[in-house]
Amino acid sequence: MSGPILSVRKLAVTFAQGGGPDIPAVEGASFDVGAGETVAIVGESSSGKSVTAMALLGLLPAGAGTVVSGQALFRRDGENAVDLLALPDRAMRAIRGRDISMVFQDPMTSLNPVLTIGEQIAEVLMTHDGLTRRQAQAMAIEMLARVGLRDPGQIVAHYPGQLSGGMRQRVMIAIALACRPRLLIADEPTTALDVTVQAQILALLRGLQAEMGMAIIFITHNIGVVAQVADRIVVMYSGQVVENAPVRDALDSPLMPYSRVLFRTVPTYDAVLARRQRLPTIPGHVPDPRHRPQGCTFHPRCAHFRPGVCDGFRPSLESARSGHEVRCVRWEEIARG
Ligand SMILES: Nc1ncnc2c1ncn2[C@@H]1O[C@H](COP(=O)(O)OP(=O)(O)OP(=O)(O)O)[C@@H](O)[C@H]1O
Repeated sequence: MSGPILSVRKLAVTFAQGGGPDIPAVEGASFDVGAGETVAIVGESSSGKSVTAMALLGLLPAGAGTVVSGQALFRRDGENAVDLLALPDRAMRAIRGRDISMVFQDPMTSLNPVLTIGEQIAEVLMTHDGLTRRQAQAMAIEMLARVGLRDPGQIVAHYPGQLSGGMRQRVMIAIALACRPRLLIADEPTTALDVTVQAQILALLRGLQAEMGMAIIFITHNIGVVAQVADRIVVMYSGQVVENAPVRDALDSPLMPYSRVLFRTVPTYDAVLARRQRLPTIPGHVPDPRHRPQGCTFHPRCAHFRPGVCDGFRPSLESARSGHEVRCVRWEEIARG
């Protein structure tokens, strides 16, 4: 694999709240995504996963969410890297949907209910690939066939409300992949679907990824899904990346106490793959971002907490071994048992 196609460095995002100080939703997140690689971002609710994705896509709610610092260098084929976080809106819109596209949990909110499926796929192709309406309509039918929908010639004339949840998610994937993006950002894309359809959609995504060679950032709470799709896991906690490792290494020997608890019910990579497990509920709460604790933000919930060590200063993300980063001052001691 060549160098990363996306390098996120020290991404920080805040949200304005009426009158009070800004809410630091993401604090200095850094990670890379290699060409053709699938990186899963996991962590409890409010850890900053979706906000990270939204920031990369330039889709933070206008007037509320702000990227306050950081870089996200995105390398398109044969071109110099562009910093996604510094792009003017127009340039971002040209990249979004063409070079980087996205699939979200609820296709109903992303699909336009008053346009046919065919019109919505064609729209993307006409805007980004400059196809004529006739070419785009033909391509729309081809894309619907590729995402495994039967009778694509009929489905182009349907409206989103006429399709099942699984079919709508396939349509979203067809739209997302119509322009053969280099990077797909998928935020809980199968959560709303039943288990059988989930498995079909994941298999579909993996098949299309192998064929098209795109990279995927996959946000999910389901560790079984992670084991199935990911090459690498980025664990987020309280707005920060706390562990980043190849999937097998992360699941078999997590180093950060948070990941150890999170993957506690996960005996091995192979077992997770077999059981399709969701993340366990862990005692305590992710801290309110306006009142994060001093030192390591996980220390109030950590079984390995040492007063004076863990609550003094914020640990940085350090390299524990090749390709494996962890944010914990005590990881070596803890690993020794
Ligand atoms: N529109 C918003 N206004 C204010 N704060 C927000 C907004 N969106 C997100 N946040 C804050 O940003 C932080 C990170 O939220 P984010 O949605 O990224 O979490 P997440 O890890 O994706 O959670 P989940 O798994 O529940 O989707 C949270 O503290 C949340 O309250």
